Amino acid sequence: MPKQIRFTKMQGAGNDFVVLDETSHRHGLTAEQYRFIADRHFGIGADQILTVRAAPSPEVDFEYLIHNADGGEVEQCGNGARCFARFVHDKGLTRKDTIRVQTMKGVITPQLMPDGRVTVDMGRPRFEPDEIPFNAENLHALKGPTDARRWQVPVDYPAGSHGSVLLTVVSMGNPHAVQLVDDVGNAPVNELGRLIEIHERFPERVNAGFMQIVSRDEIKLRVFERGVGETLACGTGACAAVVAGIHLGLLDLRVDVHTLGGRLTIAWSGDPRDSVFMTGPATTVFEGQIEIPDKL
Ligand SMILES: N[C@@H](CCC[C@H](N)C(=O)O)C(=O)O
Repeated sequence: MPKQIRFTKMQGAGNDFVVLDETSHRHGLTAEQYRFIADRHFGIGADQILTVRAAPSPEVDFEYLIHNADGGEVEQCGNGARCFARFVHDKGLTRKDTIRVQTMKGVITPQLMPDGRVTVDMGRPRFEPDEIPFNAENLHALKGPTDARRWQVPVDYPAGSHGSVLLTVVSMGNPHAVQLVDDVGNAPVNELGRLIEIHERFPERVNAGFMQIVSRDEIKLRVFERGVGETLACGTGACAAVVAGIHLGLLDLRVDVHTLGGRLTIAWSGDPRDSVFMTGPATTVFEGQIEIPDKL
């Protein structure tokens, strides 16, 4: 039987979400059904689908699941975390302003701020290659990483030309590969992002960030997201880019990130044992009900 599902459409800096409440009842959706919901022509349309569940343990307040537009479940979503916090608060599911949330890769802590923005303790960044799994057999394809955190990755362009890009790899729970560009407005985000996302060096695929340094406390960023394509903003991508920039000595410890959909502020001490903090907007757009076919 087709399912009737109530949903809330939200966005954070233009990264848009369908939020589903499974605190009292599970919808049991398949990957195809998530893909249908995210479809901008046949479904509701979203970059990600966020599912809110009751706390799996007394240490946290909720559980948070994330599915990309391609239907795949992923570990983390920063802009989604802010929308998640706004959702559980506005729906009266909690009265707390600081909320502990279990995700696939650890606990994050969003906090609703008096100005309406949300600050999220995103946990610590990780640089170790084993955080971003790669297949040792692929190593022959490398010119050799300059260190464990920077990988020179060869790329074969569809037009037949060859090149390589220098990527700083950072995990925020989910994998990111960040490169520096001079002019992000003219960067080949779609062409190159698509190749990096599925590059053999990243068997789990990767989010590809393109960062233009404007000053020590300001960057412009575009991200080709794994499982989606280019989005108007990527919260974990912003965290990863700033961590990469601080690690490379190019950025101060608090940075405004200008995305296509708005501004995020990222703060990190520079110590890999410390959390990254992300602040940005979280907005409800509309609510509704959708019929989800059984067979797609
Ligand atoms: N939009 C997100 C990231 C969502 C997941 C990502 N596409 C992945 O596959 O890891 C964000 O705001 O962080």
